[in-house]
Amino acid sequence: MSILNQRDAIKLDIDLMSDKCGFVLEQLMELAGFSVAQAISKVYPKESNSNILLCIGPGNNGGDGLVAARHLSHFGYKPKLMYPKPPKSQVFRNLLQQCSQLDIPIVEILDLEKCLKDTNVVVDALFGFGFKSPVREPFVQILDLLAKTSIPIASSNPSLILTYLISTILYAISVT
Ligand SMILES: NC(=O)C1=CN([C@@H]2O[C@H](COP(=O)(O)OP(=O)(O)OC[C@H]3O[C@@H](n4cnc5c(N)ncnc54)[C@H](O)[C@@H]3O)[C@@H](O)[C@H]2O)[C@@H](O)CC1
Repeated sequence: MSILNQRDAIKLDIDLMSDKCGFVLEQLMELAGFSVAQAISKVYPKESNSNILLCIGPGNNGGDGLVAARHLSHFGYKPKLMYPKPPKSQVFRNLLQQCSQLDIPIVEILDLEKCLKDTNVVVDALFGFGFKSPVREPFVQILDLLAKTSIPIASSNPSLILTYLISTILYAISVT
């Protein structure tokens, strides 16, 4: 398996959506979110892991998470959404509307800690390749809570690894 770095991931998306390849954003987002939902259903069967919390970020990675929530709901899971900073794009609004039609509940940040107690799997859809360190609020408190939990965290772009790795390296540099 090969892992793309931030620059190569951005280039791949630009290439896919170029006139030469002809893909569109919604199509790629649907594939990303569907893949996340499929992977979760394979690794965490719904019979013992039905409560899934999806943490949705303000960019297109958040859109991937909304797509995943819709498919998880169709697969028979009980997804919940936490999106503290909804973007105003029409794509995002459409995806939220689809989730709302499926009665997927919304969790406020204040209730995150409580919600985690009944959660089997968290989907981290906070940031993708648009992330720029350092993390800003309200995401600092969310990532802090997620970092402390032992609940499995699934992601197509793991914000926790990304942000904490960068923060740790910066800290290590600052004290040497
Ligand atoms: N062509 C595309 O753009 C596609 C993107 N996809 C997904 O979308 C991701 C990239 O989307 P975006 O470019 O919207 O980037 P992100 O999803 O990483 O989100 C960027 C947003 O996060 C905010 N942000 C960045 N750093 C922050 C920080 N440190 N603290 C708080 N807020 C911060 C920015 O203000 C911006 O609103 C990809 O990694 C992939 O997961 C897929 O949906 C497929 C197509």
